[in-house]
Order: sequence, then structure tokens, then C-alpha cells
Amino acid sequence: MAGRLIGVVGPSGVGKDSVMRALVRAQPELALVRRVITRAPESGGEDYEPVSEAEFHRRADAGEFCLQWQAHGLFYGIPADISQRIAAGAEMLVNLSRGVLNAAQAQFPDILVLNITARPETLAARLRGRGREDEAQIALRLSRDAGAFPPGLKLAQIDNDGSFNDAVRQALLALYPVRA
Ligand SMILES: Nc1ncnc2c1ncn2[C@@H]1O[C@H](COP(=O)(O)OP(=O)(O)O)[C@@H](O)[C@H]1O
Ligand SMILES: O=P(O)(O)OC[C@H]1O[C@H](OP(=O)(O)OP(=O)(O)O)[C@H](O)[C@@H]1O
Repeated sequence: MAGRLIGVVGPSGVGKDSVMRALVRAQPELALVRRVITRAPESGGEDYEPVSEAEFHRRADAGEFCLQWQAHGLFYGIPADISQRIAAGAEMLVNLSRGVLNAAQAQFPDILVLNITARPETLAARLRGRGREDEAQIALRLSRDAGAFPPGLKLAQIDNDGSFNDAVRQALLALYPVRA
């Protein structure tokens, strides 16, 4: 049986990476997609493959990404081989830009998207706590406009303004609904 792609989106600092890590701990059959990013190595947070801009563009031109985008002054790419892994039955969890969801839905029509939300003041406090960005970068991240979600997208809203464990429970329920 084919697997599926599960996209995780939401503003910077909302808890995407934390929720994804907790989901994999709770459901080991979920696999995290390792993103290719033009970010300096070992900048913390997720496990990603750091590359130079030249290498990123080489891979993009060679068709090695199924999805790619630019944000926060960085390029992000999703390795094209996830399609084969999903066809072989894998459940792949990936942190996406909200701006790439049209393209993601076109390529993966069954994609389920978890939209994680929290109040702006909560986001600001979390980004300061995370300590990866300075105040100017935090302000820029918070001012990003996400735009509208594509019509027909399978979308689950996950409120992570309060208890983290509660957000993970909401996400698990969205992924594995209890059937009566
Ligand atoms: N429900 C929560 N309550 C308190 N802190 C949280 C919660 N969810 C995430 N955090 C913290 O907020 C910060 C940003 O989380 P992170 O997962 O890096 O967000 P994102 O990947 O969306 O930018 C981290 O320090 C994380 O530990
Ligand atoms: O278009 P948007 O929906 O605003 O998303 C823009 C970018 O922000 C996040 O990046 P990243 O995980 O590197 O940053 P974050 O941890 O601060 O969210 C997300 O994964 C996208 O790559």
C-alpha cells in the first residue's frame, strides 16, 4: 500500500520541528524528510543537509528536488526520492513553506497538512527562547505573510499556543483518526 506525505506548516517559532520530533517518537513508522538547506552546518534544530548555493542550484537543475523554495535568505529543497519512498509505503513527515503547498498538492494529491498555530506574542517569546535568530531576524520572521491555503487541501489545524503535549495529541488524532 502506498504511504503518504504529511506536511507541517506554520509561522516561525510555532513549534513545527518540536511537534515533528515528538510525532516520530510516538509513531516510529513516521520518517522525517531530511531537507537540503543553504544554511551553515550545525546551526541547530532539525537534521538537515547543509549545502552551498552553487551546490543547491546544481541539484535543482539536475531535477534532484521535488519541491524547493526560498525563505529567510536561504534555499530549501526536498529530495525527489521521497516519491519512491512514499510509493513503497513510507509515511513521510516534512516541514514545508506555506508558499509551496500548491506545488506540493499538485505532486502529492493526497498530502495531509498540519497547520500549527499560536498567537504572535507566543511566537516572539519562543523565537527569543530558541536563540537562533537576533531581534531583527525575529521581526522579519514574524512579519511573513503566509497567504491562503489551496482549495481542496486536506488540512488539520493544530493549536500549539498552550500545552505542547496537547498539540502533539491533536496532531496524532489528525494523522490517525479514531474510527467508531
Ligand atoms: N507548546 C509549547 N510550549 C512552550 N514552548 C514550546 C512549545 N512548542 C514549542 N516550543 C519551543 O518553542 C521554540 C520554537 O520551536 P520550534 O520547534 O523550533 O519551532 P519552528 O520549527 O516552528 O520554528 C523551541 O524552543 C521549542 O522548544
Ligand atoms: O513560507 P513560510 O510558511 O513562512 O515558511 C518559510 C520557511 O520557514 C520555515 O523554515 P525554517 O524551519 O528554517 O524556520 P523556522 O524554524 O524559523 O520556522 C519553513 O520550513 C519554511 O522553510
